[in-house]
Amino acid sequence: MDFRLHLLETITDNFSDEQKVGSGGYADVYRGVYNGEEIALKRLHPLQLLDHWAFENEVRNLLKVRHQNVVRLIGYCYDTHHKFVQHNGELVFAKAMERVLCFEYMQGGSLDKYISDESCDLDWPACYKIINATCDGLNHLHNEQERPIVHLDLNPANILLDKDMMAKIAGFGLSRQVDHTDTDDVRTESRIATTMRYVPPEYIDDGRISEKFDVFSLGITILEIMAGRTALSRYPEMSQEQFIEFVAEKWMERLQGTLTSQEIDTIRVEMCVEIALRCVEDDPHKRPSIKEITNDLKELESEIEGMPLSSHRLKNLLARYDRFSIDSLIILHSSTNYSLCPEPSPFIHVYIDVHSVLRRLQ
Ligand SMILES: Nc1ncnc2c1ncn2[C@@H]1O[C@H](COP(=O)(O)OP(=O)(O)OP(=O)(O)O)[C@@H](O)[C@H]1O
Repeated sequence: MDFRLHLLETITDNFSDEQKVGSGGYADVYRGVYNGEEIALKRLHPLQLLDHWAFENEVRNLLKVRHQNVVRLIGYCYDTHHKFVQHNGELVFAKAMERVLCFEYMQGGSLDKYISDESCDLDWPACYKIINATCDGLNHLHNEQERPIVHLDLNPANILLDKDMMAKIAGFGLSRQVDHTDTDDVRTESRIATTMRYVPPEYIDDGRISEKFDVFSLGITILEIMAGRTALSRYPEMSQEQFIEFVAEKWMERLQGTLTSQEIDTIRVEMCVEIALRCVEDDPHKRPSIKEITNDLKELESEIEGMPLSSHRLKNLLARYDRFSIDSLIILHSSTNYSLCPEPSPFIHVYIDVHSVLRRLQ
């Protein structure tokens, strides 16, 4: 939808400071109400020609996308007019440009404000929901378009939360469509200015871009949700297993006394850290695709929700979690058919020694 500038000025009190809710590298963001719905108006800083490319990108790519985990673009305004402005103490007649993007309003703000150096302030169910939603949104960009859209600026500041803490990917100024898979990267001539921590080594070394760029950024983002902004700096001191255990123990402490099932949440915590560590592999070919990640997350939930497991999957699960008291989680149906029960029924409380189960499976 093409908005008139006058309408946007009216609903934001002339882009007043009272209506301003945030600022970024190339825009200020205001709150307004349109047709009874709260909207966010992202007003680009004027007269920056470089940003015009970002504006067009954001509109072009977001117009193609409709998904519950990608922020919804409601419309835009592109208005040019001439007016007198002060320049070096003189009044000159200049061309003024107004570019505004209008989005659904995200009451929870951006994810970065909940993340500190050591941890994320949100509770585990919220964190897990955000990780799943971000993965689903990214999967939509990479795999459910005519040509994949690579975001190239995925980080907690570009993950917005609505009033129900549902995460949506935003900040499409650097995004672009690519024609190929990760084996056939495109090299970009113009180096993109994005937050360095989230940028993969192949881009820093020779400017290569592919879907695996986003997967790397996703990995850093998940690690920060799981263990705080400085998470990755601790990783080189430990082996992968030690790091997973370190993060899981921290969450176990936080989960003590909560109503959630600690064993199951620990399985989820470990799975998320494991996925994140695979995403931040230096070699892009060793990183999983976002499709593999969403499949792994869904498979884990199916297992937890008690769907029949293949003996191979159960073996993997048991091998990973034998240090927990999973006895109350497992109901043995037959030698090849198992299910996991999130909340064990008092009537079917079967104690199983994990190692004896493993022996029977071999
Ligand atoms: N749809 C929205 N609803 C509510 N708040 C928003 C919305 N979009 C952005 N904001 C707020 O405005 C801030 C700045 O927005 P945004 O990051 O999109 O600007 P930007 O100029 O693109 O930033 P950068 O390019 O530096 O990432 C966000 O951190 C967030 O707090």
